[in-house]
Amino acid sequence: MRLGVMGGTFDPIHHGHLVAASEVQSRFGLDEVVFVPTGQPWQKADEGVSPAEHRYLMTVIATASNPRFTVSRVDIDRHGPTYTIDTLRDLHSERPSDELLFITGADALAEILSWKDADRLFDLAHFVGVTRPGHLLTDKGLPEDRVTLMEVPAMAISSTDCRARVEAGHPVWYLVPDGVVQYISKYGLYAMPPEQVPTPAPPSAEAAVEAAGLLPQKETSASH
Ligand SMILES: Nc1ncnc2c1ncn2[C@@H]1O[C@H](COP(=O)(O)OP(=O)(O)OP(=O)(O)O)[C@@H](O)[C@H]1O
Ligand SMILES: O=C(O)c1ccc[n+]([C@@H]2O[C@H](COP(=O)([O-])O)[C@@H](O)[C@H]2O)c1
Repeated sequence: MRLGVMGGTFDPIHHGHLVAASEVQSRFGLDEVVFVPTGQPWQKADEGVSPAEHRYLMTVIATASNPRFTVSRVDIDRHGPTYTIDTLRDLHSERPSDELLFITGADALAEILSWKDADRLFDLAHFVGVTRPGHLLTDKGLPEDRVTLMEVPAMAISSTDCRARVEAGHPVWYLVPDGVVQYISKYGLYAMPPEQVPTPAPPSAEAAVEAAGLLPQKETSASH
């Protein structure tokens, strides 16, 4: 199986993430794209990040209707800072015969040499860097045969902007999936500092999807 891996903090997940994953899935004929919310994103430690369970459940809700999209807890269930080298090793242990393609936006790809064990990352996965408005897409300094650059429809959306909009009382409809808008409102995310956001005993992923009225659609040639 060819497995796409879409890592992100997803605070919140938005349509830029979903379009990037969908485009790479289609172009590379991926059997599945697994979304992997970070546990503790060490490069965002100073910014304050929402509790992992909320980010995980928003990711489940956002991906539920696509039969090729799944969500993994490997990063949020591992203690300590999240490193992609561990993500890829864990996924490889779970699915040793799968070929892994790690999907990154242009901004993340530009930083990749600062990631832990950067030189070994390329042994574990092929990297697909996708265009993102406001960022230069380049593979300078990266191993040519392990990186592919790809243009995707421009979605000028960031989680930072979504959080700022909610805090200011502006809408995020159509920037994030409808179920995510409702989830943000239900739990009061981004209306208060992340450390004050209660982490409720989370419903299971299945219960969250059911509550949001989202069930996976049957795949047809016209869908996804
Ligand atoms: N609009 C977008 N278009 C293409 N790729 C994107 C877009 N937004 C995010 N990505 C990519 O998705 C991955 C996860 O991103 P992340 O969860 O940090 O979202 P973000 O919008 O960059 O968040 P923040 O604004 O909080 O930094 C990264 O590889 C990032 O480059
Ligand atoms: O491995 C690292 O050192 C590393 C440093 C920064 C980011 N990453 C990964 O890059 C992906 C996007 O991260 P972020 O912080 O932009 O949401 C996510 O899967 C992170 O775990 C990984």
